[in-house]
Amino acid sequence: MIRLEHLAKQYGTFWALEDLSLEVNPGETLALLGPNGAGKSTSIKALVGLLKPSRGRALLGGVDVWKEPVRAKRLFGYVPDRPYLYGKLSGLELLRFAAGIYRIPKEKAEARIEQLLVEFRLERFASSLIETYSHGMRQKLSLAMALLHEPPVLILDEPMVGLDPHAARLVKDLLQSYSKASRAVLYATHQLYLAEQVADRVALVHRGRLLALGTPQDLLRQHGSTDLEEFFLRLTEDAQADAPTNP
Ligand SMILES: Nc1ncnc2c1ncn2[C@@H]1O[C@H](COP(=O)(O)OP(=O)(O)OP(=O)(O)O)[C@@H](O)[C@H]1O
Repeated sequence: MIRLEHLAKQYGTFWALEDLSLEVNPGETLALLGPNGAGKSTSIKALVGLLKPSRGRALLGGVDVWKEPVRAKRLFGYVPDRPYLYGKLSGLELLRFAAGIYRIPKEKAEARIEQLLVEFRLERFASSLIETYSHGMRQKLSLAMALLHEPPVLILDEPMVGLDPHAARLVKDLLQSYSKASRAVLYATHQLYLAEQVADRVALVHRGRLLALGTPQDLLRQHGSTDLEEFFLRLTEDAQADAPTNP
């Protein structure tokens, strides 16, 4: 459903992403785990068509994101780490606008918007301008927008940052359940507990390279680690010591 083929991105002379290949299958949630600056956001931006890769390809349901951008964009919902939402619209206006872009028929759109506003506890604020929303409310609105057209692929960058416990639980449940109906979920995080609790497989990225890929249990077994924290610290420290200098 999601396929990255030798994806690489160079900023000036610096390779933020060196060679990343992975797949997320229908029915699967994959956590892209890595320390700060590992290349997670760069990979995600290349996957959603925001950042042109220097090498490699990103495919969604077999559609090349950079060759057929409009077709590809119908297939996924994306929640960035810092959602930029136009502040002079209300939450309801923004969702209606997004529903129009996705060409969802009006009646269906209204029902879906209502359902999402309730689910994300935003009904009370639906008519307030987004510029009055807190960070968490913007994050939830951004999620609602990503889910409007019930896309087969959901892509999220650091989805838990800034959420209160209610919203965090909601997002955790969503990450777990969304992929169940043959859909694929990919999210980036540096939070170990999230990758451990809410991912079928984990891809550990560091310095723009894939260090390990597998179920949390497989990774611990393969690397003789007792827990994910120890695994994470050991692998990222080893890679630090081994890595050639990337100017
Ligand atoms: N526009 C840019 N120009 C130059 N370097 C950049 C740019 N964007 C990112 N980088 C560098 O690329 C590397 C990867 O950044 P990226 O944002 O992909 O990491 P990340 O894994 O998402 O990190 P974090 O968890 O801190 O968000 C970092 O070293 C970063 O400084």
